[in-house]
Amino acid sequence: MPRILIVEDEDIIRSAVRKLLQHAGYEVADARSVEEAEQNHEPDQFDLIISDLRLPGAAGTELINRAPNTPVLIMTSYASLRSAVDSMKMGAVEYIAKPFDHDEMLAAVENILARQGSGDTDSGSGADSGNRPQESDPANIMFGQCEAMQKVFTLIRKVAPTETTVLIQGESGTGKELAARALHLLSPRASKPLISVNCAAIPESLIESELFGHEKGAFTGAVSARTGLIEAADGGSLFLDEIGELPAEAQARLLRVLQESEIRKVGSTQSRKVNVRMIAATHRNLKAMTRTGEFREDLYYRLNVMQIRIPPLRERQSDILGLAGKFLKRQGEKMGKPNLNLSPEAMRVLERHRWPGNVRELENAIERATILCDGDVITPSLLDLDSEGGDEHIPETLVEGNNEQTPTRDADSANDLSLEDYFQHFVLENQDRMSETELAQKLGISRKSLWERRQRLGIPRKKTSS
Ligand SMILES: Nc1ncnc2c1ncn2[C@@H]1O[C@H](COP(=O)(O)OP(=O)(O)OP(=O)(O)O)[C@@H](O)[C@H]1O
Repeated sequence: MPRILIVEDEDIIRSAVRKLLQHAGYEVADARSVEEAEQNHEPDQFDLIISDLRLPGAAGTELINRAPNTPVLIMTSYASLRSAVDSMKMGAVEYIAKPFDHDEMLAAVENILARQGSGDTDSGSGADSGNRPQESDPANIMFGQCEAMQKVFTLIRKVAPTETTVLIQGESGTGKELAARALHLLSPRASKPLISVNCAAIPESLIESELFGHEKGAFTGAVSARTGLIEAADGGSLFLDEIGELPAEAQARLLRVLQESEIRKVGSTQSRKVNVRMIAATHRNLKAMTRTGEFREDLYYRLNVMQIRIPPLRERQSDILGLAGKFLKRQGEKMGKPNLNLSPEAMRVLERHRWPGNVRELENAIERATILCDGDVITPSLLDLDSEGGDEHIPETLVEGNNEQTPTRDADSANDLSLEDYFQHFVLENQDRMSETELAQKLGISRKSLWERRQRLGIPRKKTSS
């Protein structure tokens, strides 16, 4: 059984990650700081160390030096993506942005351990090791039995082993990020980093320096030189989500990277060669955007060497119940309800719904129903899908103004909170005195993510402050 050491000073997060990993069958030890980890454990004897970046005392990245034979996964917030890049440079095998979902954490852990098991403990920097990818087929990464998805899988199988730039198109929630992951994991770059950047989530003023890095003094506040995310992906793949949101200057710089395989930091006169496979995604019509001048035509053609279109869920009618079954199994196991089933009426409702939010909406509906279900059968009322397939519905106990009905938690029970609980707890506690921007900043996520999580957890933003 793999042994994992968690180093995290925040009690709630440490306890939630410990429980999550124990539940998944790992042997887990934990510590509040690097110093405590060294006093109470032998970090080098673990199969994996998961550490927060900012800790009292030494930084989490210090563990990379102190346990040179153990891979280190660094937890960080979106707000400190730059530090994540630096961590990768220092030898962390991967980083995970807080707050993360349970599935994201488990997937990251499984990936790293699988890589290690195959004898590849490469840190992600340096030359291509030419190792075998750990995943052999897109069907192991994403579900899809209908003809349209089989075609997508065939395309992924063909294009993944090449160096070709890929543009993934599809509505929000169709699985574009999952497809990008499949392209990376099935490529010879699988053992190198896959850096995912949501271009819509980074403020416009920061995006160039985030992507390309900057020299010391390049702009006010640039007190030291920084490496950008593209350079951090050297040897691996870069997934640029929401590429349509990239501002004009950044588009010009990106074009240069694609044309010359060279990167020039903001404020620098010198270029450096980079070896990065680009995967971009958008839900917008980029071709139409080139006509209005919003997106550079030359960049569009560079990105659109190979296009993969992920169909909306309404065009994958025969996959709906299969996907629902997968999510039900996963959620049921997570919540200790392994015998859940869909009633025949619930199946009909799922098949008839239009799914404007695509697979993400289906996943959320199943998660919500799993939480609310008292017996073993999920009925249409638990799915609570509105008949027009429109907005997401909020469970009654959590609707606006009913917050007093949500369970209140005392300090003792705080340790039992899951990460989702922690998020919900934080939002409910602070939403009356903080703006959405402040809440998002404190949580280290974008406003878009905050909005999405509010919808998912049934704690919509209050429209009035009365
Ligand atoms: N074919 C699939 N099989 C299993 N899970 C899926 C599939 N497609 C999507 N999902 C799940 O649905 C959710 C949304 O997928 P993903 O984030 O990849 O979509 P997206 O198109 O990138 O969305 P957005 O454009 O909003 O970023 C994720 O939790 C993902 O794991």
